[in-house]
Amino acid sequence: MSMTSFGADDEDEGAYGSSYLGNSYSKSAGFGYGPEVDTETDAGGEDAISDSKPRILLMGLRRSGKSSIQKVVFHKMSPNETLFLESTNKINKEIVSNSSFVQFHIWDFPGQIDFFDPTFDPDTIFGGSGAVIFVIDAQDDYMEALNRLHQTVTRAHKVNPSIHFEVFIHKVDGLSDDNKIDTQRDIHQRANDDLCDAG
Ligand SMILES: Nc1nc2c(ncn2[C@@H]2O[C@H](COP(=O)(O)OP(=O)(O)OP(=O)(O)O)[C@@H](O)[C@H]2O)c(=O)[nH]1
Repeated sequence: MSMTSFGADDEDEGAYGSSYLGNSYSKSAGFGYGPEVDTETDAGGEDAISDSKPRILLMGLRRSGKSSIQKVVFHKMSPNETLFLESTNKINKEIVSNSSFVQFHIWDFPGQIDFFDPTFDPDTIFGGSGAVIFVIDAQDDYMEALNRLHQTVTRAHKVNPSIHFEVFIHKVDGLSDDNKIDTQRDIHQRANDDLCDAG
């Protein structure tokens, strides 16, 4: 399993100012812009899209900004418009197809997803996925998010030891420059400590 991090990228400031601190997609997952096919479905089971393209899972607490990231990056939505996004209540599955070389599935999860719900099928969801992108709202008290990150990593790694994890520290537009660095360090430290303690 891998968890990587790097500093803020201030190039695309958008309406939130610089809103990300943190971690990018795993290089091996591929990443690009282009036409998308909406395939919104309600579960990760039989209706899973089955082909050989890599799959990325977008996870994190409610309102952390998962759908906003997806809409701004892949649908060219203006960051202002994300204010009006409704909460996601079922897995939203899309194909991102930039070229014949850069194609992948991205599944946006509802924030309130319950790993212990019998309808949640970890084997299907984590088993066939290349990476989990976990989004943390830096303007919120992130202890709950860190707990959820820990659960997600533990659960996913058990099913699929080769899955990659990337953590996006999001909504840093509300933090001062010093606070951004401190927050990133603190989240990184706590997440690593939790995972080391768990073995
Ligand atoms: N300040 C700030 N707000 C943001 C940013 N990104 C998203 N938001 C706001 O955060 C709120 C929640 O965004 P969503 O994208 O719906 O969050 P989500 O994680 O998909 O939420 P669920 O579907 O409930 O799990 C919206 O009001 C967004 O406008 C950001 O970078 N900065």
